[in-house]
Amino acid sequence: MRMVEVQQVFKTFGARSTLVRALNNLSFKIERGEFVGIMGPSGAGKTTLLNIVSTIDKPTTGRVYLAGQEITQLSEAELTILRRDQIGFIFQDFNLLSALTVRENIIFPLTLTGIATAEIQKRLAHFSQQLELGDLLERYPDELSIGQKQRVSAARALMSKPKILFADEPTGSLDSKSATELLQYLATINLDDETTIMMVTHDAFTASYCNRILFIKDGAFYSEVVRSGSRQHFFNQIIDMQAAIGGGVRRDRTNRI
Ligand SMILES: Nc1ncnc2c1ncn2[C@@H]1O[C@H](COP(=O)(O)OP(=O)(O)OP(=O)(O)O)[C@@H](O)[C@H]1O
Repeated sequence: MRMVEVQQVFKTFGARSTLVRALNNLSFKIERGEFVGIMGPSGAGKTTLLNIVSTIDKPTTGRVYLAGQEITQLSEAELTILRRDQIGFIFQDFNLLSALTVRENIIFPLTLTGIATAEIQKRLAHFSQQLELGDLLERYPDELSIGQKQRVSAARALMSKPKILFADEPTGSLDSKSATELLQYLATINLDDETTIMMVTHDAFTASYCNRILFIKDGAFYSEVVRSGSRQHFFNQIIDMQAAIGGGVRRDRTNRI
């Protein structure tokens, strides 16, 4: 089943002298169960693309299908249902509510959906175990490390059992141990639950956990790399493509994984 289809999408910001063409005739597809990275130089349009596919923003022209629905044609009410039932987000700044405990932060979005309390508790137990949050449930966000906050953010995103998970630089503020742990959780969820993941990253190490990387440049498709062998080999291919694409790609922490 096709989870994402982007057809000839253009996105412009501003007008006349301030006009920026952030996406310039971009087309691609993502099948169910893929773990896809979006990479490219600074300003290439990665976040703009993620915002459009995840229904946060709209394209100027072009079509975007998500789980079979053409999202550019949906009303605000229909989009709300789509977001609630099909989509999970992991934000770089976590978006945790400081007045709520970890437990409350994780279950809060589901309490608005009418899902039975027993089912919510079952999911909470599952994801807090999978993301190792069991001892942290009664703490407040201010009492957590950055890596712990990111895991809470991931658990909250997964509670609705989204068909697709969107992540923008999810490891951006994590140390390498926390980043590795989060990526291993994402890879597990991708495999076990067949959750499709679309993740924007600058980092080749982070990207090496994906199955496929779409490279974009100047808002247009540039190239893709598909994992076929070891993660080290995939990582090397990603580094090579970053070198080829040029133009403001951040340096990676290391050239080994
Ligand atoms: N709201 C906006 N108004 C005007 N221009 C914008 C807006 N959002 C993005 N842009 C411009 O669109 C282009 C693409 O931006 P975008 O944030 O998508 O790039 P990116 O690939 O995510 O960059 P980075 O890797 O630096 O985060 C850039 O030239 C940016 O300045």
